[in-house]
Amino acid sequence: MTVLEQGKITIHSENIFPIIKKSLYTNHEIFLRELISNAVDAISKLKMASLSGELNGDIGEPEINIHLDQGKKQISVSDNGIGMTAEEIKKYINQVAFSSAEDFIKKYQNQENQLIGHFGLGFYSCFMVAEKVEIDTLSYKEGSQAVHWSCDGSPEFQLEESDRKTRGTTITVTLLDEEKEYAEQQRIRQLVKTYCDFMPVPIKLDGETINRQRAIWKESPQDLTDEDYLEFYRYLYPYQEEPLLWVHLNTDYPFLLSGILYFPKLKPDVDVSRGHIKLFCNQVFVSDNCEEIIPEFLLPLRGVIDSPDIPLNVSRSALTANRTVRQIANYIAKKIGDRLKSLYEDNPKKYIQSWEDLGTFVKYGALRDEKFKKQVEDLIIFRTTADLGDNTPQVEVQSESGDAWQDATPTTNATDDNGYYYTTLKDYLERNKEKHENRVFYCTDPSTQSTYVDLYKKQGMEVLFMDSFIDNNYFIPFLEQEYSNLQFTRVDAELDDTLVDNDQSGEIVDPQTNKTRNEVVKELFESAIDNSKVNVKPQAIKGDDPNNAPPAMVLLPEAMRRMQEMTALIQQQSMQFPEEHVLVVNTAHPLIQNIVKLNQGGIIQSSTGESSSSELAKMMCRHVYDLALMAQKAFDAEGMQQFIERSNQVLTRLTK
Ligand SMILES: Nc1ncnc2c1ncn2[C@@H]1O[C@H](COP(=O)(O)OP(=O)(O)OP(=O)(O)O)[C@@H](O)[C@H]1O
Repeated sequence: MTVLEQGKITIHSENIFPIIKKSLYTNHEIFLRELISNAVDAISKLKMASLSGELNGDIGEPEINIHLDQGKKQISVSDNGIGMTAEEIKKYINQVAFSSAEDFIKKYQNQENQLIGHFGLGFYSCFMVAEKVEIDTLSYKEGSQAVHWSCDGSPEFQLEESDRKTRGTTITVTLLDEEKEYAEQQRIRQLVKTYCDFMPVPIKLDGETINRQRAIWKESPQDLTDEDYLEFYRYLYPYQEEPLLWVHLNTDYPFLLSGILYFPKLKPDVDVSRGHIKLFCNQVFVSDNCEEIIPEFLLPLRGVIDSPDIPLNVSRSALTANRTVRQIANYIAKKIGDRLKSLYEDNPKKYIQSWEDLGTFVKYGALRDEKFKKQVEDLIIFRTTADLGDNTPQVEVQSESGDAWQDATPTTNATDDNGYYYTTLKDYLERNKEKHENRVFYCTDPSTQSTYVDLYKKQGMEVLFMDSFIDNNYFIPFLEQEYSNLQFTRVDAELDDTLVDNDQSGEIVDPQTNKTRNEVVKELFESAIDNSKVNVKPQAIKGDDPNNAPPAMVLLPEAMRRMQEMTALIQQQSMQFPEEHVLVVNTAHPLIQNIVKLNQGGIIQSSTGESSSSELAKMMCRHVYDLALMAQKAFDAEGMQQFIERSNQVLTRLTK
């Protein structure tokens, strides 16, 4: 065979190969991605040459073939692309590839672990695993001579004529002993699946096509059905619940980016601090860890983003600071906001049904990102006690263009699957401005606060359910900060004036001492409970039927409770029920009035000197208090025991 050239690769460092091997130590497998990318490029170039008329005749079906030979420790990648002439090998392999290799290594020698993609390592990356590399190639150019290049890892190379007859290139890598795994079927199949699954050319391993090829994010949304999107999601995330909705991204200015992002159902056990979005560069998989590119609050999303404009050979910290990356992050956040808006406008029912999963994400985004907050603030909804069946509030939503405002009034006020209505904060405030301007009554736990919610409801007052973790600990304080005169009061914090009948407070009920009902009740309960930390507050709760309101309620003043919650949160403990609390005794309730009478009507003296009816009255006071605590679920073991014992005593006495 004719030796065309023998020589030294023009690089400045004599020992570049050991450096390649050592410095790129962590991620050897990417050599295959690089070889296959080059093969795909060679095939695209051939197609372009054919389209431009530079090449006559049929170019055939493009394909890439991988062949493994474990005995010879070899892997070869063949394409039927453009091929190379001897001149091109000299230029692109001997000069260009290796000088860029040297540059790359000089620059990144010490930060290889931080690089997001090791991208553009190119051809020479196969020296990470190779004992010897051979190129056998025939150019598409008419009259070309096939050539064979080989290099054993030293800077020496050999270029000779080859008897190859078919157009295209075969790269054969003879593997180092410690890299033998790359001659194994399973390993290669897995690598092709990971990196090359969506490359647009069939990749065959021993004749069998092993990559999917279709990358639906590159297709036009008009050509795709819901089923296409769902099928793609199932393919990416098998055995997962169906996603709630998705966004198809596609832009070519000021950067090229395409992709599909899905909103998954957020299970409480999903680790939202870890990203699940896969990053691609021209359909080549780069990483499934793109925390530096996706805004943090979007990390729970799943899917694919593909952009050749994301710099992949910079350190992760440089990536975060990169201008294009920041623009991309903003673009993605904006598109997500737009998608939420359009769902809210077009399908409020689905929006509400998805809210349980979307809500935390949207609120977190609003907390984290000022621009996103502006986009979604009118889309944040809360379950309400109000029946919104008949009125349709106006909802204003920023339009696509981002500046004008348009009406986005849902045609009906949709409910969730349980028939509950939802409202925006703005609408809530508007509906209730006459009754309690700038005040929001909320409930954080529908089961333990049901007595209170019921009371509000019966009085025609609207309560919002803000019962997710983020609501209570972050979102309410955030909203109060955002709207400085807005005040949130939990239903069990105090009784709003509208719920209390102050006229009854002064009524004299004990002619002997001239004491008012409130004074008598306060004294009686204080002495019965005998705990200075419990602040007894007699109040007549309004209502058509006094039996509708409870005889007593435990209140936890808002500021005090929040402080304790905050402390518990910081100490990562669950909040203890506060020893200091208010006991509202409902003086309008017949039970309380009866207890007062029972206390005053004592005739028989007991052994303790107290009349037995007043003793019973006090027991009942404690009982009423316990029932109020119970409604707050604030019973410890000892409290429960006392309660049961006393219940039995009271019942025994009453049946005497
Ligand atoms: N299979 C192939 N068929 C034809 N030409 C090839 C093939 N592989 C490599 N080449 C040529 O060798 C050149 C150098 O390849 P290398 O992979 O080092 O860099 P690159 O592909 O240009 O860029 P990148 O750094 O992004 O990989 C290519 O630009 C191409 O001209």
